[in-house]
Amino acid sequence: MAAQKQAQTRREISARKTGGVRSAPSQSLGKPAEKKQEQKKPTTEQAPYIKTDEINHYIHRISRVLAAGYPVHVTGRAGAGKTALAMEAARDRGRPVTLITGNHEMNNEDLLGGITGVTSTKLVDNFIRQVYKKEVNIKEDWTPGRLVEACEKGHTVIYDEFSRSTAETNNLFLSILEEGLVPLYGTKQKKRYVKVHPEFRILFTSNPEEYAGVFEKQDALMDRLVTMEVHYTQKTMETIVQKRAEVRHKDAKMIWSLLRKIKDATKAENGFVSLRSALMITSVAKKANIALEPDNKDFAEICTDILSGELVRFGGAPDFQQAAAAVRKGLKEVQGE
Ligand SMILES: Nc1ncnc2c1ncn2[C@@H]1O[C@H](COP(=O)(O)OP(=O)(O)OP(=O)(O)O)[C@@H](O)[C@H]1O
Repeated sequence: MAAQKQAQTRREISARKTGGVRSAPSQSLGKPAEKKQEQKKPTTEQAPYIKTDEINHYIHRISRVLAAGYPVHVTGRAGAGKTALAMEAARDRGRPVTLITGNHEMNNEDLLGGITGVTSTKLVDNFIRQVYKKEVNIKEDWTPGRLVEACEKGHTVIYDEFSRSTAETNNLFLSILEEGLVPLYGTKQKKRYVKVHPEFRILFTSNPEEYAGVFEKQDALMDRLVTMEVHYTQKTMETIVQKRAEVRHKDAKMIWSLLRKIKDATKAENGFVSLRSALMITSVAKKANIALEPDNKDFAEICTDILSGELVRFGGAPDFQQAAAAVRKGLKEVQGE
């Protein structure tokens, strides 16, 4: 009877506690503020990716190097279209694509995985009411990082803005590229490394003109990459804006002319003339049903809103007031064209 009661009162409590011992590895591997967000979506899921002969040729050159097993480093100024191009070349391989965004806080745990919590199993024996025995078994829960999965399963990885990560973090890629192994150091795993799948490929992107947050790129890593610069011709830039925003060619031309005129007049850095700004202006105007006319008051306001901050950022104006004046001047100049 006593034994029966003992059996009845014996309880096993399993409790899964998350977020316990160490922080969960980032899902997006993005900047800290973005850590909980979904990974950056490929461009074609948000909007069509426009291909011209020039873009197809870039993709062809990148694919040729990747096919031979070498990593490609796509470089170019801000908003040149590096990430979108790398995404498209990666997708062309027909393998799953994993995007990693570099930042100075990213560490090996983000890439390799970490302890995301503990599972504890508690055995409570309260046969005698006041005296009870408790056994607790704690097992750490391991979540592998996305780089490990990508290497194991042969994904195409895009390591965007890799130069923003520390040299220490980027050292990991040396072993992947050189030895074909992902070292699991510091991860408390029994396995010491994971073998890289033969279909694994990696594309790096970076912006050489970046002013802040860029760490010295390591020569050892750079030695192993085939670096290609993205610098589209004016024709390609106009076609991207025209087709993606579905505007007239004349309108796309006017936007580029406006950006260039403002840049030349203010001596802003090259990054000011970017695809991103051109696409923003056309998309906002289109969405608001505003004619893309430089003498249209609302269109002028959109240009001022979008370009003033950029002009300050790229050193073309000391403050927003002077930047707005430079944008208005640029709009006047393109009116007659
Ligand atoms: N061929 C294309 N078709 C359609 N949109 C494009 C194309 N190329 C680039 N874009 C768009 O232009 C914008 C800038 O491109 P992207 O983000 O690739 O530039 P980037 O060089 O990586 O910029 P950054 O250095 O600032 O990260 C994005 O909105 C992207 O979707």
